[in-house]
Amino acid sequence: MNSGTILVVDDDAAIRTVVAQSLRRAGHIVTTAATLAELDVQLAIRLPDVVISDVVLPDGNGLDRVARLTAEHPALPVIVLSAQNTLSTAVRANEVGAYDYLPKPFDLDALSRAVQGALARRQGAPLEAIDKDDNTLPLIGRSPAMQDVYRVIARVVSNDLTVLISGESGTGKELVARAIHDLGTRRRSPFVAINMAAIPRELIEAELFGHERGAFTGAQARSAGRFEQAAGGTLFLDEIGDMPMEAQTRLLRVLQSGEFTTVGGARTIRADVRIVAATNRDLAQLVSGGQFREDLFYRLNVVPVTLPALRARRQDVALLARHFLDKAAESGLPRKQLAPAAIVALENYDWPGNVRELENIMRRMAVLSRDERIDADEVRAMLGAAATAPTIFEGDPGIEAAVRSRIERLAREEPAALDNGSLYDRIIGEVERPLIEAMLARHGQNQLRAARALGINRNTLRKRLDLLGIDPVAGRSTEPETR
Ligand SMILES: Nc1ncnc2c1ncn2[C@@H]1O[C@H](COP(=O)(O)OP(=O)(O)OP(=O)(O)O)[C@@H](O)[C@H]1O
Repeated sequence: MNSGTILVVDDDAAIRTVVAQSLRRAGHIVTTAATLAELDVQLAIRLPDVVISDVVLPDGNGLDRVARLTAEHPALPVIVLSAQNTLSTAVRANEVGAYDYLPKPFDLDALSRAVQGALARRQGAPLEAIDKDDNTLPLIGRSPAMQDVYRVIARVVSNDLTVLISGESGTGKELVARAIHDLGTRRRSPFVAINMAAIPRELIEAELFGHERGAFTGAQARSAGRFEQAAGGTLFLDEIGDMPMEAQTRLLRVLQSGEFTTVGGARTIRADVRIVAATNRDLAQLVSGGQFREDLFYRLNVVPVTLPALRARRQDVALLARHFLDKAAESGLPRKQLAPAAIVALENYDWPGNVRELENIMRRMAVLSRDERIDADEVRAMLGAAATAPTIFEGDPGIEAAVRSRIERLAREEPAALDNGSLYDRIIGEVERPLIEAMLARHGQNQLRAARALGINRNTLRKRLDLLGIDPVAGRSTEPETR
């Protein structure tokens, strides 16, 4: 007898339990959903072998969803259950491409036979369709730790509960926040992110709540804050542990009252946003150290989600690595495979930068590895280099490729430049210029903000602007570049 993964959708808990128990006894892996929203979450996590769905569900008509499901996944068999027992339901089930239709009450043997037939059809179906579907999942990973994360996501997509995501840098916190938004009821409205660590402290409140014209020096026009921009959607407060105390007090008041006023304004605006916050710091510890308001912590920590470090879910490394190689190939880089020993080497590494580091390394391997198949030695060499590489450009093939090709060009056109002892200053100078220009542009030519973002002090930035001949107002070089 075939066994497979079965997703049972019914709002009646008793039916879910009975059907799930009987299918599990027959050796199948069963997941359940009580609503269409939960069905969507389960499908995003993993496409099952068979779906069994009721017709009347609290948030919509199951047959309409089945129509879309069979259109999107023609190889996925769907068995429809219905208590309506009308001919038209049976006919409609057939029209929407259901594999079988069972009127309620049904007997479990009939269901079991239908599942067997469905699995036999599924297993005869071409596998490309299934693999392709898997690639569209927003979050990769099947480890028990990630299953816990998926369960929490499934619990929060049909409500507006505030979610606090914790985890080391690069573990996927923003991806989870986006998944909650994209799968939830607010998906048609904006997802707006704001990173507390990237904004100067004195500007955080104006960024969040907006400001009126003349509210402070430089406020030349009214500006909508992130709360207003995210209206109807989700506001993602990233690095919430870095929020200054005064802003915390204001945020708490907004969360309590559901309203806010702009900086320098008298108008009250309703805050229609779902809040998802994230932190890579231990908020409870910040609370005990007096750096984070306890009452705000409890307001945010309604549904906690903890993303495990990658080294705590090594069984996901292979899946993620292949996913990133596929992504690199889709973006035009050479398509690469991993030798089994290379996967072991990846699994044995500690990944201090978590999934982001793995993504960077795989992109780099796609560019640099000579053969179509990446072997363990190449991985070890790359990981050794990664451990000592400066983090800012780590794994960015754009910059790496640009520097290499610059050196090759100098070697061709100006070979003396490679030997005259000034190469370091010259290349660093060339990298520094676009870096500074880009950061000035990103921060509206505001030198203070650009300097903070770069992690240098403002005077140092001024000196570099002088030295590199960058016009501090326009942010562009005053002299034509010598390239
Ligand atoms: N489970 C996953 N599946 C696929 N991609 C992932 C997964 N987790 C993380 N990534 C990818 O890794 C990178 C880092 O993820 P993300 O920005 O969400 O991490 P983060 O925890 O918010 O990091 P930080 O704290 O530094 O802001 C992104 O490119 C993201 O798409």
